[in-house]
Amino acid sequence: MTELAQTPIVVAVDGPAGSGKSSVSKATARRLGWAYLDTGAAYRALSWYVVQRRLDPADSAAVIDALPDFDYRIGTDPSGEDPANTGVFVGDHDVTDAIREPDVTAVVSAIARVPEVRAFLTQLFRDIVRRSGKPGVVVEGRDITTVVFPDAPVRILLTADESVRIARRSAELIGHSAAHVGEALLRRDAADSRVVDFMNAADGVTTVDSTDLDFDQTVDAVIQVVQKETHV
Ligand SMILES: Nc1ncnc2c1ncn2[C@@H]1O[C@H](COP(=O)(O)OP(=O)(O)O)[C@@H](O)[C@H]1O
Ligand SMILES: Nc1ccn([C@@H]2O[C@H](COP(=O)(O)OP(=O)(O)O)[C@@H](O)[C@H]2O)c(=O)n1
Repeated sequence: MTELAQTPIVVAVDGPAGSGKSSVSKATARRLGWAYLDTGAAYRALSWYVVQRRLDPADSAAVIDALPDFDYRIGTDPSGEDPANTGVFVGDHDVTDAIREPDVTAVVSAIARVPEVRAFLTQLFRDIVRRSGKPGVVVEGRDITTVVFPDAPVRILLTADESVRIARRSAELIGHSAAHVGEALLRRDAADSRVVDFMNAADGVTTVDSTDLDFDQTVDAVIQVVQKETHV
């Protein structure tokens, strides 16, 4: 990764689980030739690490003690064409798939509510963006428009109705009942909402509601906001 003299343009995207943040942000970055940063992956990877070390995810002090040894790396190439810049790693472990497993998903909110964890990862995200080597970065998560990059030139809240979000996530998790997936998604959103408000657009944030849009239409809607705000 090279460091550009200029800070990249940041497109900040927040929203609830299953609204399309990861997939839509990645496709947007690919179309623009920019980098893409999935911040939820870091919260998930830290959760994986805590479980792996047999720590109690509810023990904030133990989680904070683990932070200095958390050796995290994530690729920011949305095209997948640069193998050296794709995937999610903790040390030598490729955790790209493991962090999506329901056992990791179940503990991530407990880890994400620890303020020291949030401060540590926020700093990490700003460093990754600064070193992306691209003119712009699409960054998605829960607190990107409000905490991580509140001054970003483009700030979007990507939403979709609850039933649509559950149906999308259920379609991804083969072998898990829709009722169970729905219940877990709503429980996680409720827990996460106590830490960050990602259900209501903050001042200056544009809402893109994908309930009645297909995937390509949603990417088009996001690109339109980017073009309007940055003239790229
Ligand atoms: N507008 C859309 N229409 C249909 N499916 C979508 C749309 N946006 C996203 N998806 C699909 O919904 C699923 C969840 O999207 P994802 O990007 O993982 O959401 P999030 O990162 O917000 O949890 C993915 O399988 C994705 O391809
Ligand atoms: N910027 C962020 C991103 C994720 N998270 C946490 O990380 C978890 C996983 O994020 P994610 O983006 O992978 O979740 P999905 O919405 O894709 O299911 C969330 O449930 C939050 O607890 C956060 O607190 N702040």
